[in-house]
Amino acid sequence: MSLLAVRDLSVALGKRAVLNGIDLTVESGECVGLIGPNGAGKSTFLKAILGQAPGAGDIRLGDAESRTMSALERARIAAYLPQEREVHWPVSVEVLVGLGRAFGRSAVAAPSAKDQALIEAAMERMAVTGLRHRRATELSGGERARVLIARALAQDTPLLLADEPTAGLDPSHQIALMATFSDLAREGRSVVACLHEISLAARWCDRIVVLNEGRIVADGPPATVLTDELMRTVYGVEIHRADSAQGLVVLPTALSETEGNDRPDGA
Ligand SMILES: Nc1ncnc2c1ncn2[C@@H]1O[C@H](COP(=O)(O)OP(=O)(O)OP(=O)(O)O)[C@@H](O)[C@H]1O
Repeated sequence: MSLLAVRDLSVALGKRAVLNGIDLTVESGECVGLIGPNGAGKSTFLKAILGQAPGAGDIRLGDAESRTMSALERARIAAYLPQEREVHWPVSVEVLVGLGRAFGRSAVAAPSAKDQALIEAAMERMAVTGLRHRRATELSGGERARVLIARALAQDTPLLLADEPTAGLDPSHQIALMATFSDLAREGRSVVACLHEISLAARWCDRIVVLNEGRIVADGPPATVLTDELMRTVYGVEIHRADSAQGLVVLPTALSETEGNDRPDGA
C-alpha cells in the first residue's frame, strides 16, 4: 500500500491558483526530492498533504483521507519539518526534540523508556546530543535546524515531509542529513524533501519530482529527470553534469541565454 496518494489536487490561495491537478503516489522506501523554482508551490503542497492548505482533490495518507484525519492520526503517519525554523520557547534542546514524542500523551507526563530511546536516537542522528542542555533559542541557525529535524525524526513516522531541510546546514551536515534520509528509505520509510540544492538531490534521492508553476512537470530517477533541457526550461540555468564514483553530479553553473522562471536578473 502506498503511504501517500494524491489525486488531482488543486489549491488556490486568495485568488491565486497555486497547485493545479497534482497526482503523486509515494511508496514505502522512497526518498523523493521535490524540486522547483521559488514560488512553484512546494511548501503549499506539503501543507496541503497535512490539511494545512485548502484544496480540491484526494489526499490519502496511509489508508485514510488526510482531511478527515485528526491531527494525532496524521502525526502517527507523517512528521513535518516546516520551512520556518523559529523557536519561541527557551526550552532545552532535549525537551524540544522530545516534543516529537508528545503527540497523544499529557504535556506533563515524562517520556516513556521507548520515547526516551527514540529521542536519543534522533539526537544522535542529527549530532545534537552534545547540545542537549542548551536552550533552543540560543543556538546557531544550523544547530537549530538540526534540532528541529531531530524533533521530526523522534516522531518515528513512516513518512517524513521536510521543507528545505538542508537550508542553513554546512556541507558535512548536509551530506550527513541526506545519508540519513537515504538510510530511512532503506529501512522502509519514505521521505519527501523540498530541496534547492540540486547536487544533493541528484546524489541522494531515488526519485526527483519537479514542480513548476503549480504543476508536476517531471517525475523519475535523477539521471532521467535532471537534464540540461529541464534545468534550462524550469530554472533558466545551465548545468555541469557528470557521473562520478559517488553517483550523479549536477551543478548549476550559469544563467541560460533562454528564459527560465522569474530570472534573478529580471530578464
Ligand atoms: N497565504 C498565501 N496567500 C496567497 N498566496 C500565497 C500564500 N502563500 C503562498 N502563496 C503563493 O503561492 C505560491 C507558492 O508558494 P510556496 O511557498 O508553496 O512556493 P515554494 O515552491 O515553496 O517556494 P520557495 O522555494 O520560495 O520556498 C507563491 O506564488 C506564493 O507567493
